[in-house]
Amino acid sequence: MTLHVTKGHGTRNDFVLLDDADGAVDLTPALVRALADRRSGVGGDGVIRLVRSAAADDAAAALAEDPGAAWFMDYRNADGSVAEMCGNGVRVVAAFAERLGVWDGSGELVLATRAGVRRVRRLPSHEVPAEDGAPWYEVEMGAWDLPGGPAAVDDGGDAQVSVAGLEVARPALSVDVGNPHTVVALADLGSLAQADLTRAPLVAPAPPHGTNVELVVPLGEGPDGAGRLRMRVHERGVGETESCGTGACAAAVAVRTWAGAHAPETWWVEVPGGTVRVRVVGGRVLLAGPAELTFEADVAGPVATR
Ligand SMILES: N[C@H](CCC[C@H](N)C(=O)O)C(=O)O
Repeated sequence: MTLHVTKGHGTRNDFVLLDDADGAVDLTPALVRALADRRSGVGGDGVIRLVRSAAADDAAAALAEDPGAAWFMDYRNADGSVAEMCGNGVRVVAAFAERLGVWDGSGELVLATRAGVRRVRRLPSHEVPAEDGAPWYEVEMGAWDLPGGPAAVDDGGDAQVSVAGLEVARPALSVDVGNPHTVVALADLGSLAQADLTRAPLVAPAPPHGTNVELVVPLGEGPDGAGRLRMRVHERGVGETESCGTGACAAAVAVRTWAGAHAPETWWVEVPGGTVRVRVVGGRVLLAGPAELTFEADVAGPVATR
């Protein structure tokens, strides 16, 4: 089989992208793992297939929400598992859609995902905060929720997280932003650096569908009045990644919840792969950040052994 693959990343959360307009590629978990493998494959934190929604069974709910969601983002984690949503991935898909000519970069790209419809706009250059030249996109990431409810807010959390190499004193807060997250605050940047994320943190009670774990250190408010925080993440189905868009949203929601009613609406979230901007507007969250396409190639594989 020959596939035309494109590599792209958002703050170094990287993906193997497949242009599969008519839904012809049978993207099995085994093929995802083979493509995502950083030694024997192309390499990526995830694999994303861009399909016409009309050719994607899992797009039905989003299409019912907005018939204009003509394209479906089929996101898969590197281990082959399916996830509902990928915040960095949506931005990279927007850049991919521009390259493919399915979107001209103006107005909004309305994408169907397993978590519903996501709307993306390209930021005009004067709004792009970074100087590295990569285009920035803002995604309307939809509603956020605290599955632990008001009790979790009162108690500061609804879960306990244990991380190798670290004493975690505080409770963790479960946050849903279309996919599940567990956010825990650490005492300082030294602890953040010390955490061993080569193994999945243990979360109790165990979330029924797994979870993405964010370790965060709030850094106060900057001169622009926005909040700042730094985080590392262990992603469900992947492991530690250099960035997680939905994780940045969950982290901002959690830190804002802990900080109380007067906390900023806007948060700069520093991740190992760069910085993204999260805006928590009432019960909804928006994510802005860069997206870059780096390579593309036709790959034939798996190669038959002689
Ligand atoms: N591992 C996540 C999906 C990818 C999320 C992350 N790459 C992002 O940018 O949001 C999960 O299983 O829910």
